[in-house]
Amino acid sequence: MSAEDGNGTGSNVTGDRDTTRTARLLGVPLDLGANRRGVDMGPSAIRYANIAAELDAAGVGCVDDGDLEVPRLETSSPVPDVDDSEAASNAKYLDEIGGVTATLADAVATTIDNGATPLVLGGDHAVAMGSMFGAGRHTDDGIGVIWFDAHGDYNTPATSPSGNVHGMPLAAAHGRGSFADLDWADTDAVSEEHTVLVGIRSLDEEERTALRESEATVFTMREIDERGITAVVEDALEIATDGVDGIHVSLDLDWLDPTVVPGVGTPVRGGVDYREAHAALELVAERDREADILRSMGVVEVNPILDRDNQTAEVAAELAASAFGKRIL
Ligand SMILES: NC(=[NH2+])NCCC[C@H](N)C(=O)O
Ligand SMILES: [Mn+2]
Ligand SMILES: [Mn+2]
Repeated sequence: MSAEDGNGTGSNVTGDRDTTRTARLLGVPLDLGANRRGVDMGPSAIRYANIAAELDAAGVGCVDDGDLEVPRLETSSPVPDVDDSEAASNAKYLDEIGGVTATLADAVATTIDNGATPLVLGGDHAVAMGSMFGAGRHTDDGIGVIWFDAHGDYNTPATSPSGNVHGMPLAAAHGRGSFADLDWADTDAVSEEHTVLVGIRSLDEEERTALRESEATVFTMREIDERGITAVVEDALEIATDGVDGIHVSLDLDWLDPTVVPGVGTPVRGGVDYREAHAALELVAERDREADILRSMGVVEVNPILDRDNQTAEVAAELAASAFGKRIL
């Protein structure tokens, strides 16, 4: 039976929730996927930016489940002990990240079973694998996903120019390349055709080809330039939610323009501005109020070392609150 039993309703057509939403914060201080220190401090920085108060203002209950324990970069080995596949060894720390993914997926699935909505605080974007696998676990055909990011994160171990796993989580969820053979990668959790990427402006060569050939919908910055953020996000919500049990919303802070969020490890010029980002996440909340679509959310890639005065963490906390229903009026 579906995980949403405890969540008031079980599908996106059931209408108004009969229960008040409770957000459960779970920090995942993972930086192995970025292969760079700093994002491990993301959960602390987002809490320091008062995410609990922001959620309170959104009218949702907030329980903080603390941080998941993750292996440290200094004491981890980038290549696997047993080199079972040449391609897999190009993905740095993949074994360790697989372990974190499996633990996180269990935690997320349990939280949803208990009737709450996981809000996962990264950590690098590799944490999205655990969130998606957990959120999609008890669904028949997988969940939809909206991926707000400058990047496609659609590399596989074989195609990644960097070997950094935070550039691969969406490809993992779609079971591409060697991810299909990894026992911790739940390739049924996410529905490929209900996956929508929004705000994309940086793709590697083979990643671009793979995305073009996939069933996912990609709205690049070009579409946002032309049609505006609200039209694009309304389309994204339509595609992601149509016929599935709910969606995971993944917010990589580098989705925004680097002038708004200096504290990210892989900034790309030309992102959405502060108001556009809020408009997008307010639309998510609006749809959620109508049709109970939000199964889980992740806020990732906040790097306090690179930030100024915790601005990026503050934006992360505010945007999460918008997604959970905080309104101006
Ligand atoms: N979640 C992120 N910040 N991903 C950045 C990925 C950058 C680049 N495409 C790579 O594969 O290395
Ligand atoms: Mn990114
Ligand atoms: Mn990303």
